[in-house]
Amino acid sequence: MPRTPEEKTELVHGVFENISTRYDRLNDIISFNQHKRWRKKVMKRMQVSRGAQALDVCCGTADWTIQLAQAVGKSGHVTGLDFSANMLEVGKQKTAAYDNVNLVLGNAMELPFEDNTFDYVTIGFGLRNVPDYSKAIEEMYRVLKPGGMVVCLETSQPTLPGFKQGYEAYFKYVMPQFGKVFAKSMKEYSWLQQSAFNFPDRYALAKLFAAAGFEKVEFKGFTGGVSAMHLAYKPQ
Ligand SMILES: C[S@@+](CC[C@H](N)C(=O)[O-])C[C@H]1O[C@@H](n2cnc3c(N)ncnc32)[C@H](O)[C@@H]1O
Repeated sequence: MPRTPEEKTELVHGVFENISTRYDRLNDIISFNQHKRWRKKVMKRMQVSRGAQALDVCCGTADWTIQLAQAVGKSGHVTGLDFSANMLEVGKQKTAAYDNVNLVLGNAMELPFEDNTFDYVTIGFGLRNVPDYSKAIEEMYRVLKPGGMVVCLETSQPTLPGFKQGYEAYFKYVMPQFGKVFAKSMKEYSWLQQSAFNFPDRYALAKLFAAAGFEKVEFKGFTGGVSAMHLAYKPQ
């Protein structure tokens, strides 16, 4: 595990710079394609308004950015932000046909936007990668308009009896086998494992959102709690 915030930033940045062209495929394999189902459920719950302004923090290869762009329509706009130029490059190819998207290089810990700018701010599988979860949540709060919605989709701690052991065994025994198939990706697998194990459970994460000032914090676990959505509002 990285020992300082700087070490974590450097490690994470390197992982995503290296994995960018393989990220989408690995994501499908690692999650047994479940991530697509989770994303759809989250979008359904969000009921994004047409014409809205959205920000997708840690957008990576822009999967969630694209879903948001479709939801806000031509009269709306989505900004995707990520600190990996290589991940953004893949995202730029995928969003080339979207006039209502722009992707910017930037740090989730210090968002390059004015206060009260967006109607929606999302972060998908990004929060566990930043060196200070609370600081990133505070930044999302700052750039949201009053009444705006924040949504986080992230790995979580499984809650179903027996599932936790299975999940740990999956990481310990099954994932390394995938890693052998994709030999170049061992470092990335190992980071996924470490960051997922160390991430707060859904109750603890809900407290972090509330502590940043968000209200009506709700959460929902998916696939036995392997991942979870947190949704909350900035007070009017
Ligand atoms: C697991 S990927 C998720 C990508 C995308 N949101 C998705 O749902 O597939 C995590 C992304 O977070 C980005 N990231 C990690 N730390 C960051 C930071 N401090 N600032 C901006 N982006 C960051 C990485 O470069 C990577 O693209």
